[in-house]
Amino acid sequence: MSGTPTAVVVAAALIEDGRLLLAQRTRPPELAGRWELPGGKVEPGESEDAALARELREELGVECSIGAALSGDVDLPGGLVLRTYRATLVSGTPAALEHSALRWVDAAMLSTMDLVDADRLWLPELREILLTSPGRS
Ligand SMILES: Nc1nc2c([nH]c(=O)n2[C@H]2C[C@H](O)[C@@H](COP(=O)(O)OP(=O)(O)OP(=O)(O)O)O2)c(=O)[nH]1
Repeated sequence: MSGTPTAVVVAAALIEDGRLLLAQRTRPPELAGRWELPGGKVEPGESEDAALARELREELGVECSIGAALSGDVDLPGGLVLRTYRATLVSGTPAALEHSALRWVDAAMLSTMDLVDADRLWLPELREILLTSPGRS
């Protein structure tokens, strides 16, 4: 007997010059206006790395290198599971192609942002990464 396979949503902790890129959602209504890590659903037959690189290309217009996963997964409604990977820019400048806005935040600013609930699991780890990343000179 096979159940419905769990679908994975991959999201990026994209860090550049000691700051993290957050994106403001436009949909669904209950999430519109709130900030998330860019990403999306893994398609059948696609690896998580490839899915995340594709989503970042589609949503931000950039090429990225995908690194290690952050600790832990978050169960989302509808049998989805959310997983976050570190990412770095290879080429391009992020643009809000599918979001209403983008914002680069440092550790202090991250704490003030209205993040979607699911992503709050990673706040301590993201703050730690930002505080130990090489900053802007
Ligand atoms: N991309 C992304 N989705 C998130 C985050 N946190 C969170 O709860 N979600 C939820 C919102 C959605 O219910 C689900 C999938 O997000 P999505 O709408 O970006 O995925 P997608 O582009 O592949 O979706 P779609 O075109 O099929 O609607 O994950 C996050 O940080 N990033």
